Amino acid sequence: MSQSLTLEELNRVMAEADLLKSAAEVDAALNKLAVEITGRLSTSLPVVYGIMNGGLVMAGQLLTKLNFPLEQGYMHATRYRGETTGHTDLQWQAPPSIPMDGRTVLILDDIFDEGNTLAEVVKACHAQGAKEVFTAVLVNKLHDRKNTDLQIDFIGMDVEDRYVFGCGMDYRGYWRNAPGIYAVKGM
Ligand SMILES: O=P(O)(O)OC[C@H]1O[C@H](OP(=O)(O)OP(=O)(O)O)[C@H](O)[C@@H]1O
Ligand code: HPA
Repeated sequence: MSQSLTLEELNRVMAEADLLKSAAEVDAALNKLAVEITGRLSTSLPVVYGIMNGGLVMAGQLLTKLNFPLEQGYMHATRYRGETTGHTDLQWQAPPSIPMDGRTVLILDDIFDEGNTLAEVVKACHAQGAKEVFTAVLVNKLHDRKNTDLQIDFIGMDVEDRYVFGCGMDYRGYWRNAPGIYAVKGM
């Protein structure tokens, strides 16, 4: 468990952070994702899962831009557990909330970083009988440390190789609520 942070420390993290993507840029990326996803899945009656916690903001904002019939669910898998580096194993806090047997599945998450989380989630969806599984992320972090061959179907935008927060992504549990995407000073 990470050491608790004070209000002053958390406000300093934000004050010193670099803004990588403004709220307007995030909205434009979500619009682009919505067009691409609509083009591919609008007649598939998909079940769309947000991965908690990080995928909550992205899923909430994206879903209202998808103008076709879909079911919406959630699952909670975590690898980082409030820290800034990931554990190797994925911890399941909540299994998929809607059965996916024979369904087209779309997984929504905030970030594709080293890739373990989405690779495991996609594997779990196939194991639960999904007919086909698509993935969409708000951001893809650019580096050569991906631990999977998984190709993400829909990517909102790329970010540089730094520890980022905002739009669902946390800095040690905080600042998921920030409307843009920020990089922590020195990380
Ligand atoms: O590509 P990866 O290196 O696996 O990292 C990406 C995952 O890490 C974060 O989740 P985290 O485990 O921090 O849980 P959270 O959603 O509760 O923040 C994020 O929301 C992604 O699901
Ligand atoms: O850079 C990140 N920020 C927040 N959460 C994350 N999970 C994986 N990478 C990140």
